[in-house]
Amino acid sequence: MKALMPVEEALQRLLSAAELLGSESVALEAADGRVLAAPVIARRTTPGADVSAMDGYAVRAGDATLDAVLRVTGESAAGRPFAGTVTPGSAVRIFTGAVMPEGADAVVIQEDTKREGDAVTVTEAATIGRHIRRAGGDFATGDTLLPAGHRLRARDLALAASADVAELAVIRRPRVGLLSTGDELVRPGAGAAAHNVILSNIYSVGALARRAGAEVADLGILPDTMAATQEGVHAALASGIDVLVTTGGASVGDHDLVAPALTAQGVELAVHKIALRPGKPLMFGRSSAGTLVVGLPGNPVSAHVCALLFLVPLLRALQGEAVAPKPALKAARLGVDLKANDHRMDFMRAAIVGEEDGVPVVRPVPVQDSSMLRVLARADVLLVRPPNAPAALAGEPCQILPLED
Ligand SMILES: Nc1nc2c(c(=O)[nH]1)N[C@H]1C(S)=C(S)[C@@H](COP(=O)(O)OP(=O)(O)OC[C@H]3O[C@@H](n4cnc5c(N)ncnc54)[C@H](O)[C@@H]3O)O[C@H]1N2
Ligand code: MOO
Repeated sequence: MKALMPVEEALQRLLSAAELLGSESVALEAADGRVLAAPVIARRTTPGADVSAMDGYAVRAGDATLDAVLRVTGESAAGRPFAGTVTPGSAVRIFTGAVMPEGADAVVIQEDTKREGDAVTVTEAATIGRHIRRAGGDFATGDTLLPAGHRLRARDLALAASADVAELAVIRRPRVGLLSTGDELVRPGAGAAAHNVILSNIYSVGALARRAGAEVADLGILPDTMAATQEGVHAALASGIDVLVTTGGASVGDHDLVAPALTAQGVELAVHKIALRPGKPLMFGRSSAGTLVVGLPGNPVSAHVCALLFLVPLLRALQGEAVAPKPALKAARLGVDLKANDHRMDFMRAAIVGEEDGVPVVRPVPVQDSSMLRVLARADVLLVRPPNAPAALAGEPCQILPLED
């Protein structure tokens, strides 16, 4: 029997086929979760001037000694600076965010003063520079605030706004088409009979793809005939998508037509069957026009695990994010003895049963059937076993892959 391709090699092949997509400009409101095509450069210095960090009085520190009485000559509020100068013996009422007036070099907070008419008594001596935010203290015009390839988070949007950047250059969303195959498949709610299987894969795979920034189109369900599969693949490849994701029909049975249909439609398969459980029948290829094709196994757990391990990194790479060429595993400890593994890297559905030395203790759930979605939904993590891992004892270190939420 031909040796199956290792998971890392398959992932490497996917990532090296990922060419950066083009970019577009979007308003801040539409930029959440998008990946920057160019760095965000500050278009202003922030704060734009020295400003007060507190409500109180702008003073000359040399004058504002304990029990000094200063004359209040005006007010500086946020957006309405004081036009004059703080002269010796005087103070200016100031509020948080307001520009420091000329002549002042400290702020005394109002809790440390007593005010009577135009006179303010200092009850806690001022220190030079106290409670002043310096111009450019956060950033200055021309500073690079966020690099290209960065996926925008909520706080990044506020940062870009504060730097006077109203539109961002982001990589366009990858367009993903989902094509399901199988005579048995019926949509949820459409009256499935006992011999039917309800189409479920595209919901988890589609959600993962959307969360990775893609636009997702459901391209329908194909019956198990060579003609229909070829026709469906042909139409999908001509529809302007960047990534075609097929589900099902990937294995070796008489009705597993996806690989031959893809090949007949000019898709060159760089990956076909890998040393993975669940997910052995994974396919990856590229059409003559450059559309990438990910063939996921039909079993719903296998499809989900393969989407996590391959489709999500591929979509991230297409958007220019730095993607590690191996799954991002975390340290854990075994909560039970395990038998030796075979040649397939195993991603076992597992429960977190405790914590030891700051890492979770995990135990595989008893049923590892790759068709069972309730088992997947109940799992906390995937417990990862390398190919040919020897038997291991409870308490030994192991690795886990977090599930997406
Ligand atoms: N003789 C062998 N049989 C199988 C092998 C093998 O190596 N030799 N591999 C097994 C493995 S591993 C997997 S995984 C499955 C996957 O095979 P396919 O990708 O060809 O999937 P199908 O046969 O089309 O379907 C399998 C199963 O999943 C259901 N399915 C399919 N699509 C969907 C969907 N969109 N939503 C929900 N469920 C779906 C389908 O009804 C079947 O029950 O093959 C093993 N067999
Ligand atoms: O790889 Mo299949 O995904 O074991 O069930």
